[in-house]
Amino acid sequence: MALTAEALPAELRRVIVQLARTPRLLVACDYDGTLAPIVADPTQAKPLPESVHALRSLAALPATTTAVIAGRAGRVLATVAGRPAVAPRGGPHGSEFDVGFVHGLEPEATQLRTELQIAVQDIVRGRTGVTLEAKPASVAVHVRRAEQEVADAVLDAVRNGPAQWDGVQVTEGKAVVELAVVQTDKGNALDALRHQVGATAAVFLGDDVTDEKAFARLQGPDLGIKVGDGESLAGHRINSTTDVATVLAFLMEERRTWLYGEQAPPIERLTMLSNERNIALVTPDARVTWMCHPGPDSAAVFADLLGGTAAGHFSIRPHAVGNGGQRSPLPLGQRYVPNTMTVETRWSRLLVTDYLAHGTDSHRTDLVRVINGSTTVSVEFAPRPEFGQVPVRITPEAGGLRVQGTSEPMVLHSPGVQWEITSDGMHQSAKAVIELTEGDPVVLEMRGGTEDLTPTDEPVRRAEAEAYWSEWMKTLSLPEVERDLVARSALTLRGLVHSDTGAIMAAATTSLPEEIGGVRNWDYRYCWLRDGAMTAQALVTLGSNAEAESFLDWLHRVLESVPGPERLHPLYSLQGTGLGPEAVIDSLPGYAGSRPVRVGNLADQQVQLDVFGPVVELIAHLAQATGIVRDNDWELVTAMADAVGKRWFEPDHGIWEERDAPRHHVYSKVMCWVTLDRAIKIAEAYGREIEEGWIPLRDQIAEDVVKNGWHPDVQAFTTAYEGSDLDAASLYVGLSGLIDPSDERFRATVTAIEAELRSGSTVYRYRRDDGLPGDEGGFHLCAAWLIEAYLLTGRRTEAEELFQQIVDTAGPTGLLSEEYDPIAERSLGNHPQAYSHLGLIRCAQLLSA
Ligand SMILES: O=P(O)(O)OC[C@H]1O[C@H](O[C@H]2O[C@H](CO)[C@@H](O)[C@H](O)[C@H]2O)[C@H](O)[C@@H](O)[C@@H]1O
Repeated sequence: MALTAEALPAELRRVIVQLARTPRLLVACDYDGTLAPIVADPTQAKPLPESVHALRSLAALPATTTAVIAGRAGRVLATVAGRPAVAPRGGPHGSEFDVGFVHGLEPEATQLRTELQIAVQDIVRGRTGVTLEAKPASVAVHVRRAEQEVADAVLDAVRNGPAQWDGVQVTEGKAVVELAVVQTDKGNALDALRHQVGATAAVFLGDDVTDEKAFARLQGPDLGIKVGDGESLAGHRINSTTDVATVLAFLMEERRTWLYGEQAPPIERLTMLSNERNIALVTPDARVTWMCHPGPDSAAVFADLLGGTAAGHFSIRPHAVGNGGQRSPLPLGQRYVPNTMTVETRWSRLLVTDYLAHGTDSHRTDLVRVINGSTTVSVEFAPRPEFGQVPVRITPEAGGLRVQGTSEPMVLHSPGVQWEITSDGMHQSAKAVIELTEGDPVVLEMRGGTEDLTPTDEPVRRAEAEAYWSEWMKTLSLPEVERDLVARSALTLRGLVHSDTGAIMAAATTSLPEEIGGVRNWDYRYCWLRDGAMTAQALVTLGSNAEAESFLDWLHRVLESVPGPERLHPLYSLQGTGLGPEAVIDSLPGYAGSRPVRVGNLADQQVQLDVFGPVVELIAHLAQATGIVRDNDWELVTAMADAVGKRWFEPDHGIWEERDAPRHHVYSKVMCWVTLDRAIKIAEAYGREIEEGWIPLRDQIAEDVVKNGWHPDVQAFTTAYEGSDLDAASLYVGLSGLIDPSDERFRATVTAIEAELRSGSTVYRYRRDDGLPGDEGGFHLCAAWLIEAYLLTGRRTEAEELFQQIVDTAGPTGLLSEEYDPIAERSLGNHPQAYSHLGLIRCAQLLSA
């Protein structure tokens, strides 16, 4: 049987598409007349195989529960619905869904059921065509095959006899009457199921009068579908069991697509726009797939990256005639305009230029899209503020569109464009088909945080935006090795700077997965003390100090909000405040089905005692670059040293923020040593006072690391004092200078880490069980550390080879995500990530020296 969704009413199709996107879906159906065509002998009713297949496929999807709620024995129905663990049994109109229910019948109910069966047997005895169906908590009398006269007589006898008994619940259906010994109906069953699985929406399909009790319980986003004629509370109607199969198959396809992602673009191919106040990501075919507002750590307006087009996007593409505009040619290529953050995507006869404007008021983001060419283009503007959780209305006005739905004003300046407004039931989108004329570009400006639809001079805005970046680039000293890629890395790091506050984001995204389909999906849109300091340091080494100064000023302000420096959290919001609780946005299915999508980061509550080291190391580099130590910065140095004195001996969660019990991490202790060592060196070089106790404490920590971190059996410095597992971060024993890189123990550690943690082009952080399910890729930053370790131990050829392998993993526009899977050969994790770019810069500098 060929099932085509086009056969269904358009409105029903629309509602099914909407329902398929609910976080936790319950799909429940009646059996006879819904899954199975009605036949004379109820024992011979067979469900349509297409419906069974669709139900089972639905049951196999995550966050999806199927159930058959019908007046049949549970064991029959369980085989239809799929996964027995979650598929409820049928039974007397749903009452058997609870495993163990029958055993749980009160003795009186069991007695009553036995008496019912005897009484009904007496009524039906000798009546041709009448069958009795005994079930665990009920007895049903079917008269479908009886002569009308016989049927009427039997039903009358039942109605006037046992149906009148105390404690008996009567449910009448088409040519069936059922007497149950428990108070239940399909509505109760549906409610109980919904509660049991925490469904955020349910669909129920049924044909009989008994199904009305289930339809009556539907509400909100739920969907009720009546099969066939007759009055009904259901909102939608279809004709036959064949239509049921079509509905189920369509729902299954829609849900699978939503759950697993619609052709998620490879992570490394995503390109970042930035104006140092906000960020957007563009796919290789010019779809704005990620953008938050008002800031980059706010809720998303476009979350297509984590939820498909329904989660919000802004697309421009060649118009494909006669194909519903669904398939348009792939672009010829995408690139950054050199030394800027302007992105160009090119097709034959079409060029789309994207950038975020500079010089706007704070809280305002202007995304500018310039369309040039001599072809016809399709544009779709589908903003979904607050991660799509508020309904959106779009109103055309002179000069553009107004987006309504949130307290944040938003407009699309689009003079001359004729828009068609469509709706998916909750949100509106604007679509346009535009005929382009060569030399007459169409400019679209999405402006967040303003109602201003007045025209601007686009070429001037673009020149300003590009000059902002290119002027800055002129101030840098770039290494010879991989000069262009380093330039792009520098721009990327600078693009992650939030210039209003001085904070630096660890990465532009949340929840790009460390494993496709996995749960290791974290929010990196915040400022980590460690990542921020390392990023600022990389920029100082390239000749740009302003980011470091602003970052340190930001940290100063943060410090004022804590009782003492030793109580600093590992990360803060860009504004320098504490993070709210980590939460899940369960309306988003995640990148390629990788759930959950998280916002916030529980790591902010961890103890990470390494964070003081990178801050003082940054101040040391800044001092070297500027020739002075600002008083404020010296205060930070003494605060960090003070913090180390108070806590260095404690176990912590370490650099990798493992959600596990604290340990005495070697890397954290090394960074405590770095804090004091660099503090002492800064004081010596710039005439500051070395506080009493710093030098002995530095030496004490070094001794402690060498004594407890070195594991003779493993012949390596291990992850932590406890255990013998390895960690790439322990390379810092030599990279930091705590022990001399020529020390045999460092060489041995490099060899051990290479053997255990390197896999082809990448280096894993560790291989131990960290208490979380699933896997992850290798870390670019760890590969960068191994390259540095190779160089320090005289292994230049290996260093060059591994460096080339990292370079090869960069996307076509030169961006790196956090991780790389060397088996699947794909990038993983948040993107672009500062760690990876700063690692690449460091290696290029070392290899150029
Ligand atoms: O083992 P995982 O699945 O990676 O989870 C552990 C933590 O990972 C995340 O931390 C990483 O990102 C930080 C920002 O770049 C970085 O400072 C840290 O070194 C990385 O390990 C995440 O932020 C945490 O919530 C997870 O607990």
